[in-house]
Amino acid sequence: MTPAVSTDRSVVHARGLTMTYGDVDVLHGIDLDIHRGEIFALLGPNGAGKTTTVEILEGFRQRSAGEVRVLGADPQRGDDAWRGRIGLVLQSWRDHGRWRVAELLAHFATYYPDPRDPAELLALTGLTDQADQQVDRLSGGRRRRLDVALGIVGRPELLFLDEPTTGFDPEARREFHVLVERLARDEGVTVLLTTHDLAEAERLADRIAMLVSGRIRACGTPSELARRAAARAEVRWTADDGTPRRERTGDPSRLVWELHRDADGPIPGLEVRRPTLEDTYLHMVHQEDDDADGDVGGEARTA
Ligand SMILES: Nc1ncnc2c1ncn2[C@@H]1O[C@H](COP(=O)(O)OP(=O)(O)OP(=O)(O)O)[C@@H](O)[C@H]1O
Repeated sequence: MTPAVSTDRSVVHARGLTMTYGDVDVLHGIDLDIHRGEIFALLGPNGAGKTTTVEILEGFRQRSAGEVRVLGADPQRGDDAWRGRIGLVLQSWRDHGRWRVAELLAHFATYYPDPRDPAELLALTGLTDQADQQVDRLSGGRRRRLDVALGIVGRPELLFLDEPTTGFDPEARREFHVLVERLARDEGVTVLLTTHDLAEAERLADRIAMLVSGRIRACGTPSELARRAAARAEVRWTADDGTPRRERTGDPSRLVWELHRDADGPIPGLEVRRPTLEDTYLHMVHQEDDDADGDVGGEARTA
């Protein structure tokens, strides 16, 4: 198959993506558009269908129905040239524990027509000092960075990161985020990240799709999602008799204006808490299985 070169800005395009395991529906017709150079997070709780989605996009799983194009080709028919344009962060070092870090990178580089220079990769992933270290002696965080180095050695246009920072300490996580941002901002790599870590999605992603029970319940930039949330602002204040009060409202300025109007002077303890991304997420995760309720741009189509 000749790889179709995708000239449009859509790197991932899915319509009505459906997956059924036996008689269990796991993905219920997902629509997705991921654009060139963006960091896109698929966020959802355990069992939401994130890995299933990603494995279908990577060409490792056959979908039950729907239309999917990744870099212009159907992943089920992706050939070696197409695979070479995709970076997968696999835990391949497990089979190469005795290799030295630089040696392993140099070895994987031989699989690609235009690989990155292993020394440059070591610097990019912060592993220069570990170049001569045996792979199975690396810490968990450094191993994961090596996974990323192996994932990008072939200069992929699209990088899949499936829950990449599970088990990282805060510093390793921050360094990893800087690395992913650098790949996207400086090198134009498109990144599809799956995570159930809200802070990670908020910190890294240009856009987030919230996948819950096999449906995309909301999609947008982190601030759009927080703003357009069905979750409402919370106004807190202390009443005249000294009791703390709180009220949820879609129109907090009106409530504050009313409180001022009714008060003799300043309102003690006044606080307005805007809905956060976490409010939206928890709302999506906990709401009843009702498509219409609180669906915020439920198809991940547009920026
Ligand atoms: N091979 C399979 N056969 C049957 N059911 C499967 C298979 N793989 C996954 N599932 C089911 O599909 C659903 C979605 O799983 P998936 O691994 O895609 O979710 P996830 O969002 O990646 O979850 P997690 O965050 O826990 O990794 C789950 O209910 C899971 O049990």
